[in-house]
Amino acid sequence: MSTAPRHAVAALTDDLAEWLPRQRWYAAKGSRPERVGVREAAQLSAGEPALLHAIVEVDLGGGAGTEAYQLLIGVRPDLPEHLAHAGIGRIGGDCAYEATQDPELMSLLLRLMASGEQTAGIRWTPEPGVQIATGLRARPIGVEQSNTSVIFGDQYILKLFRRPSPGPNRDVELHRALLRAGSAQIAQPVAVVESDELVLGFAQTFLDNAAEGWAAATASVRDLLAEADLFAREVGGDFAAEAGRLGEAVARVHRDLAESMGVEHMPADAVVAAVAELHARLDAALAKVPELAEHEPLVRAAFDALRGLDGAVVQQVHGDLHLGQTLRTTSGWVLIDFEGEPMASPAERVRTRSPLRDVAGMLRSFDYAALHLLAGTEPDHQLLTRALEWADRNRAAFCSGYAEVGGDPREHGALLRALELDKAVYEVVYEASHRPDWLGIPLAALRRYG
Ligand SMILES: Nc1ncnc2c1ncn2[C@@H]1O[C@H](COP(=O)(O)OP(=O)(O)O)[C@@H](O)[C@H]1O
Ligand SMILES: O=P(O)(O)O[C@H]1O[C@H](CO)[C@@H](O[C@H]2O[C@H](CO)[C@@H](O)[C@H](O)[C@H]2O)[C@H](O)[C@H]1O
Repeated sequence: MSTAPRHAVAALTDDLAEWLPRQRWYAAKGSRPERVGVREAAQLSAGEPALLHAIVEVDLGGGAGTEAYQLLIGVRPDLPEHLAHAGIGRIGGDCAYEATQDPELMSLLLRLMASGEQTAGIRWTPEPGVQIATGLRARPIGVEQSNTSVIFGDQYILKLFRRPSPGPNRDVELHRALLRAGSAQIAQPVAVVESDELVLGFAQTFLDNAAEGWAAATASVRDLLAEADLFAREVGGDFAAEAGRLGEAVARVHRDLAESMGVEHMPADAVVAAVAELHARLDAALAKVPELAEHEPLVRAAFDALRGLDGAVVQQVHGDLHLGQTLRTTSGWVLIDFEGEPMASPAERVRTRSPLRDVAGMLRSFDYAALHLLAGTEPDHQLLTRALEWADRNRAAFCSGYAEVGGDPREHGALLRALELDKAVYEVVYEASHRPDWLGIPLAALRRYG
C-alpha cells in the first residue's frame, strides 16, 4: 500500500459511514453518521496485508456531537474467503477490512506487546514483571461485546477499546488496584497499549476452560423449565451453591477495592445530591422510552425514601456487574470488565459508588437469566412461577454468600430497592436501543416491584 495512512483512511470514510452502524460496538444505535473524519491514522505494518490504525470521529449531525472510535484496518489486494465477512470498503484498488478478524495481522500485535516498543506513536507495554510469549495463534473472540477482543493461543486476551477516552482507563486502573491487594477474583493484567492521550488496549491472561456466568446460570434455568413440575432445589442443575460462591467473590472484590483505593462516608448533602441524580437519570430515561411512564411514581418513591439515609459508604466498585461479567474458573469466580456502564460518561464512571450498586446489578441479572427464555413466548403461568422461583432462590443465595464476607445486603433494603429500580430503568433504556425484543424483561420487573 503506497498511500499515506491518513489519506488511505480518508478514502474509506464514506464506506465507514455505512459500515460503522452495523457494528455491535457502535454506540449511537439507529443513527447513521452524517460525516466520518480521520483524527489520527498510522501504519503498523507496511507488508501485504498492511495494517492501519485509526481514530475516526463520527459526527452524528443535528447537534448530537461527535464520537471517536478506534479502528484496525487490514488492506489487501483481494479478500480471501475466510475474511469475506470482514470487508469495509476499498482504498484505491485494494480491499479494506476489519483487521481483528485476520489472525495474520493480529499476531503482529502480540509481537509488539512482547517487545515493549513504540510504533507509529503507540506504546505497547508489558505490565511489570510480565514476560509475554510470542508465536501464539490469534483468533477473534466469538461473542457480542462492547469492544473487540482477540485471543492469543490459550494464554492471553487483548481487548481493543472501541471508544477510547483520555485519562486513566478504569478497567486497567481497577485491575491494577485489585492485583495490589492480591485479589484472586481477577484475570492478571499482561500489557497496556496506549497513545499519548488514549488507552487503546488492555491484555490479560486468558482464562481457558472458564464458563461464563450467564451461560452457566441460563443452562440451570433451561434444566428447570424442562422439568417444570419440580422445584429449583430438586433439579440437577440447581445454581444456588454457585450463586452463593459468586456472592462471596463479589464481596471479596469490594473488600479488596476498599483496601487498595479507600472508602468514603457520604455526608448528608451528598446523599441529597445523589438522590437528585437518580431522579435526573429517570427523567432522561422517561424522555427516551415512553413505556416507562406508568412506573414513574413507584420509582420516584423508592428514590425519595433514601433522602434521610445516614453515613452511606461509597468506594470504587465494578460499576456494570451482571452475570456476563463473571467467569467460573476451576479455582473460583472471576470478575471481568471493570470499565463501568457503557452508556455513562468517563467522568461518571470513575466516581465512587455504593457497593450495593454491584449487588443490585447481580440481583437484576438473576431476574434476567430466569426470564429471558420466556421473553416473546405465550404467557404460561406454571413456567413463569418456576422461573421466578429460580430468580428468588439464586438472588437469596447470592446475598447470603455476600454476607459471608461483607455485610448482608438485605439489611439495607431501601437502598438496595432504589438501586435495583435504577438499574432496571437503565436496562429499559439499554434494551430499547440495543435489543427491543428484550425490553419486556426489565419492564416486567418494574411491574413486579409495584
Ligand atoms: N480473561 C479472560 N479469560 C477468558 N475469557 C475472557 C476474559 N476476559 C474476557 N473474556 C471473554 O470476553 C468477553 C468480553 O469481555 P469484556 O471484557 O466483557 O468485553 P466488553 O468490554 O467488550 O464487553 C467476555 O464475556 C468473556 O467471554
Ligand atoms: O457487558 P456490557 O458492559 O456491554 O453491558 C451492557 O450489556 C449487557 C448485555 O449484554 C447489559 O446487561 C443486561 O443484559 C444481561 C443479559 O444479556 C443481564 O444479565 C443484565 O442483568 C442486564 O443488565 C448491561 O446492562 C449493559 O450495560
